[in-house]
Amino acid sequence: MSEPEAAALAVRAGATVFSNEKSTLVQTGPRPLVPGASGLEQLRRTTAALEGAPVGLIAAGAVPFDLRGPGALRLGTSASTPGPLHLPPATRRRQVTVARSRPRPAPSGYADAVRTALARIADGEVAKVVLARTLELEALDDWSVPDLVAELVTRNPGATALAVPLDDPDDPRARWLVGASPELLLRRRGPSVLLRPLAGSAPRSPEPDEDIRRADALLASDKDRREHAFVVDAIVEALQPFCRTITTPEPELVATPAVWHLATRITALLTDTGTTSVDLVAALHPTPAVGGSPRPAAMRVIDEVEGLDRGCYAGAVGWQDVHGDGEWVVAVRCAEVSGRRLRVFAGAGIVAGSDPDAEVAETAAKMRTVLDSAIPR
Ligand SMILES: C=C(O[C@@H]1C=C(C(=O)O)C=C[C@H]1O)C(=O)O
Repeated sequence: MSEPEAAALAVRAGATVFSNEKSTLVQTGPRPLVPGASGLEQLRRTTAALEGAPVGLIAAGAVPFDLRGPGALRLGTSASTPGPLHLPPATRRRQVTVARSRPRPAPSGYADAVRTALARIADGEVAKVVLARTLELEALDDWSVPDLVAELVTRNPGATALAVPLDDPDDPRARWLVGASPELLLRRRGPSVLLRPLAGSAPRSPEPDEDIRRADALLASDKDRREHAFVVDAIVEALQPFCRTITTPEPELVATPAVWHLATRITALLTDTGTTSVDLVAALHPTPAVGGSPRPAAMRVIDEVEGLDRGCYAGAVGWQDVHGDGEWVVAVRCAEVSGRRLRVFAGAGIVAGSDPDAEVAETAAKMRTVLDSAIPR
């Protein structure tokens, strides 16, 4: 059996998977949890849990948006193959039928929440806050996690497609986090660290001239550049204690099939190579790309205004190996799946000058990433 065939088989059998255009990483087997009652504790104990372990053992999974909540980082054997995951289309099941679809809150309720956030920004309590909403789909049959992730891989070549068990992966009722994240929180390889935060977004248009017009407008938008700068500034501040050089070029445009983003490709060199990928995740997460600025005020506003339990949505998902190297993406363009239920999440950054209706449209565009894979048109 070839390596890609083995990876496909592992995914069908319920592996944890991260797939991007360069490689596919699967984690298989019993996968016990990294010890720790919270996501933060799991991050703090990951490096020690891997110490002395055979090469090939990794910690992989998700930590929640709010690191005080329970994490889903698991220890297990990994295998990496070059190139994206390939599940032969012929092995994919027929499409599931959606019986019910329920937005929570309703789009008008979300627009109201954005207005509340704008009032709190105007009061000076917070400068940026990211508010999310959900769409809950109930299908007639169980969703297939492998089929979802295969479709996400095919449709989002520039992203990291992922499937991570939030409960015991051997439990057929387990909740899984699936998605295609375009946002690299960090990659650590030896002393080199690469980050590519996204913030400031515009929905794509199917009409090419309009699509380019929206991209140009995003790049020139003062509101979106401010929204983006909160993220880069917070990342640089969090990296400083760990790094001897940090390079931050000007923001550039990146596109997913659904959305334009402002992105900054930040590179840094660690001062001490004992700093592992999870040390950096614990220091950086949640960035203002998914939380806000200043962080404590933003967390309070989200808690009071959003009305959702984000769980691992807007968390950090990824893996670390026995050398302390690892790669973590921000859990956006994601959904929680269990049985017949699929809960799609999307959020948007609110700053002074944000328009509530535009934020409804932006979150709807972000939801398309998962929806187009769940319910191919
Ligand atoms: C919060 C999400 O995305 C984040 C918010 C963005 C923004 O507000 O412009 C852009 C990319 C992500 O960092 C999401 O997709 O749910």
